[in-house]
Amino acid sequence: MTSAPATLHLQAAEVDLPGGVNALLPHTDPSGVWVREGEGLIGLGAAASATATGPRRFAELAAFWESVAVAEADFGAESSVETDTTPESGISSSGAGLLTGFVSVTFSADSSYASHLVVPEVLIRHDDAATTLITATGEPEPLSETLARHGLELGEVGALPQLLPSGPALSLPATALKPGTQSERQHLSAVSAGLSAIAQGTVEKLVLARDVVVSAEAPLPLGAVLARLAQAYPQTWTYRVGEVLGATPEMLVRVRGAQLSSRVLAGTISRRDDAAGLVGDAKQHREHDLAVQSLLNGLGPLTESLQSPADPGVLELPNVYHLVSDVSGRLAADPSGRLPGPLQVAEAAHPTAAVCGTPSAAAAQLITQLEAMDRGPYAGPVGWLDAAGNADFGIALRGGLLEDESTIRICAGGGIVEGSEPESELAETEIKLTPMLGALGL
Ligand SMILES: C=C(O[C@H]1C=CC=C(C(=O)O)[C@@H]1O)C(=O)O
Repeated sequence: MTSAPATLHLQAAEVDLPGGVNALLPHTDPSGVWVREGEGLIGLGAAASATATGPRRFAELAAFWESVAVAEADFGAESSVETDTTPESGISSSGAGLLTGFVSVTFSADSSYASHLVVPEVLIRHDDAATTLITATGEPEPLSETLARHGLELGEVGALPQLLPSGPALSLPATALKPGTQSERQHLSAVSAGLSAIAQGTVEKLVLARDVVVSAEAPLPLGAVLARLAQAYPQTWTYRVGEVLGATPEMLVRVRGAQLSSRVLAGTISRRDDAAGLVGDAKQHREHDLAVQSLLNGLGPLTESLQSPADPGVLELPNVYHLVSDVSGRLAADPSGRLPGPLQVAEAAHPTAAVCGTPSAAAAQLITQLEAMDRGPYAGPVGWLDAAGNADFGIALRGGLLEDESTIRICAGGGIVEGSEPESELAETEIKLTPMLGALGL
């Protein structure tokens, strides 16, 4: 299902963003967010959008993205907006390449949730060098009118206009924790059943998740929730697209032209434990190696080179230590010189054994059977892409799914291999739920 005018009119301007993205977020109701260490993207409203379901959901969103046309681009007097792609922030800055969409794709092709692509009406792009405001509208209109629709205005102070919220920062209503699809006991049984499947040789690794529900006394101010996540977990990518929001430490694929990179995580202990225990644990390494291998297998056919480190490192987050491997490579062009599109790359990589298992098809079947819930966008690709061929797709972890405006279902899982113990797996999900619970005031 798509909703798009025949052509979009883009305007861009450099602005000053006092306080940065984290200060702006609580004043907004964003349609798309991708923020890390105070830099990134905030999208407001939708100038064009598409949803897709089923096994062709990646291809359908890619076809929609190809179809979005840009009529003209007005970059004002700010010539510095029209620079080349900056490889680090990776966000293209030239002409129609400014067109940016936020994407969330469901974990499973069978999900009853939709996958989404949203081109925001207002995009705020902030990095340490500059803040760029990009609007996309069906009809040309003054910038101030587009901004006013989303509670923003331009102040007149200083060399650059200041982008300011016109409304107050929203605060959290009271929230309460409720049971999810499975009780803790049922999750323990699911993990035991998974371990039996591993013992029988059906799978070598399986990732099993559970959910809990948080309900609020009033509609959740999502901008405020996201700002709390971004502040508490600055090393992760704080995201929101469609129903899903969270703060993920895992990068499925980052595309910068032909350059590709991924951050694979698998193998976890609590920050209360000693990181040496993680580094020296053969079981955690097996779990990790299978996740790296699945990514290499998925991306191999699309790349001309792909490297993973010989040994994983340790990523330190406020709640956990993870084993981490940063993979890098180059996409292979087809005979006509065309590179695979970012959604095609994400589809090839998804699902890795960090969120599904090995072998993938058998693990996916067991997940459906044992979790007894629809993962929706949890553990699926989430992020953004631009018309210059750049993209960041993280894996939607440490997040929740909006069930309605005051209810959110938070999911967390863990990988199991031979030797895993149900009680420690349950404890691991507990720790992985903490970022979202904390952001919701629990
Ligand atoms: C499945 C999740 O985490 C994955 C990512 C990092 C470490 C993981 C682990 O050690 O099991 C999981 O593979 C989750 O957070 O819900």
